[in-house]
Amino acid sequence: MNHKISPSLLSADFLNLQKDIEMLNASEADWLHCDVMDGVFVPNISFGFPVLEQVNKVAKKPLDVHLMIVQPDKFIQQVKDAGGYMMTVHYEACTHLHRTVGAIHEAGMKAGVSLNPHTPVEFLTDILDDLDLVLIMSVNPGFGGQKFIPNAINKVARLRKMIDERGLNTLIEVDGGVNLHTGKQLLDAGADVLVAGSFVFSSGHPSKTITELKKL
Ligand SMILES: O=C(CO)[C@@H](O)[C@H](O)COP(=O)(O)O
Ligand SMILES: [Fe+2]
Repeated sequence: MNHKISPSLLSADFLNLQKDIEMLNASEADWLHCDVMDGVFVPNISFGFPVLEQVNKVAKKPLDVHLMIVQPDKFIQQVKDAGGYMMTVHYEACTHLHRTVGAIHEAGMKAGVSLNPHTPVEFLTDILDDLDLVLIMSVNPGFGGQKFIPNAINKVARLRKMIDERGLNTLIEVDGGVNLHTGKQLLDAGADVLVAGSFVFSSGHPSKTITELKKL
């Protein structure tokens, strides 16, 4: 299997962020998943661009930036300046999604679109060809450590079919409640990238856990 693992910094030790990033640098992690929350789109606030800029000084892996904010189009240049590789916005937060995706590409980043658990993958029919990544939320966004919503597996399978039928290279990423069990089910359904926060950082041996996810 050739899937990617994107550990979520949301579950890292914020008092020792540099230590955790260095651990991730030395691990088999492919990307670093960075959850930006605004307390409006989601009922929680995490961290913003000043923190991302510091993360970027230490990180040796591409920053996979998941924006859980309203009006993400206002912050495209800030994400780029903070070292963003993949900029993922929520479908539910964008009125002019086509314009936003175009602006992300113009800024020199890969563009991803994330779907809340209630949003059907079929809503991406007319934008899919323009996307580098679709992020399927397998929990309601806002918090780490929540229970996996099994319908995400069905959504991955439906999206895999859409992508393959069109011969696209769009990656399918899944975020929320990922562990070895759910991760395996998601990969079998056609996922390309697994995000894992609490499963990695609460495991007692994060680097080894990343290797286990990578071996699935
Ligand atoms: O975007 C989010 C939460 O909204 C995530 O990226 C979480 O950080 C995933 O955490 P776990 O469910 O893996 O603990
Ligand atoms: Fe996330």
